[in-house]
Amino acid sequence: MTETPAPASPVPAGAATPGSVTRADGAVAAAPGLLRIGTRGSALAVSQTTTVAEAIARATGVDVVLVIITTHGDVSRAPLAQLGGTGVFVSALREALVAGECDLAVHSLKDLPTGPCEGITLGAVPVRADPRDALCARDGMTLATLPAGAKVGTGSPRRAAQLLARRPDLQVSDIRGNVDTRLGRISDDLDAVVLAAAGLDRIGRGDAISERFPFHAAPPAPGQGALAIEVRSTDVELPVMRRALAALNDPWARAEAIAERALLGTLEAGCAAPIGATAAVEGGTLTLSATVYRLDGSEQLTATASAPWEPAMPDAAAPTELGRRVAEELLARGAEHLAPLGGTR
Ligand SMILES: NCc1[nH]cc(CCC(=O)O)c1CC(=O)O
Repeated sequence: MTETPAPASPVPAGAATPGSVTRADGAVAAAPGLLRIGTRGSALAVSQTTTVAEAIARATGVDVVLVIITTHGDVSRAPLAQLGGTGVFVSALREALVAGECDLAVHSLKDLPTGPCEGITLGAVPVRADPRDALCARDGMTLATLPAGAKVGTGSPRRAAQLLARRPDLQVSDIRGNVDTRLGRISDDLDAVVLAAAGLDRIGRGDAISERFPFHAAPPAPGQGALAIEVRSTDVELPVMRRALAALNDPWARAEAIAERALLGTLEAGCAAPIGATAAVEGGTLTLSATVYRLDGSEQLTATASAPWEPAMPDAAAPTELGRRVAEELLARGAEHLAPLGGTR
């Protein structure tokens, strides 16, 4: 009898018995057969981390526990642009990881500062959710049907500039708070808010979306819709960690996110900079397009470039070089004169 080879599977084979997924109230000691996954405590963060934890438990058979870490970004109600820019949601999770209070940390990739972090490795970028921005308006209105002078809430200078570029008559006001708080403002004192579609989809509030903005009209924040799974650099080669990260990582999402982040890094821009970017792989080509806005939306600058890239034979440096190339073109064309790029890092 001849052996039939197992069919090739795009998904690594799961463990015979999935591990359990639980949520801890306080600190959890390291233990064999247990992975502790650090997360912010918001509904959105817990929902996306639970999905990651379930995938790890399936792929490895080990038990996974969610450890909730409170970050400065969760506690403060100051406008996002004044919170010290990039990293407000991230540092507490990274500190917990380095201190050994958890073994993996799950971040929204767009919240990560662009520079490397001592002792920490980007272990995986999972399959990306919808990267687009979403308009959530009263009475199901779209950007085209909002009345003249309508009030739209967003805490993001990029979203404000993009709204004003398309509808200069709108009154854009700064809002903060978690997704439910922001949605609560609709009909209360605002006609609409703009949020990431990914966040709404992840917490089951996709019903609140009246329009998903097209990429060309409102390119999202670099990395939007993607998650970043960080681990201690000393742990990446552990067999259980290798299996977990291989099961989680999506090479396409990773290449796109890295290109978008390299752009931001070269521009030395923070997460509050008015920059939209969108990268996509199609037929062996990675294309990155980015737009920098004047804060009032009255002017914008777009650059686009492509590079060969395939998941089967990834040129590891290609996404980074592409991001750098597009950023350099924007700088050469005067991006710094259009907007404060690094002001809120
Ligand atoms: N800056 C806040 C933030 N960071 C990540 C998300 C959710 C979307 C995502 O995962 O990219 C949001 C909310 C928003 O932009 O509406």
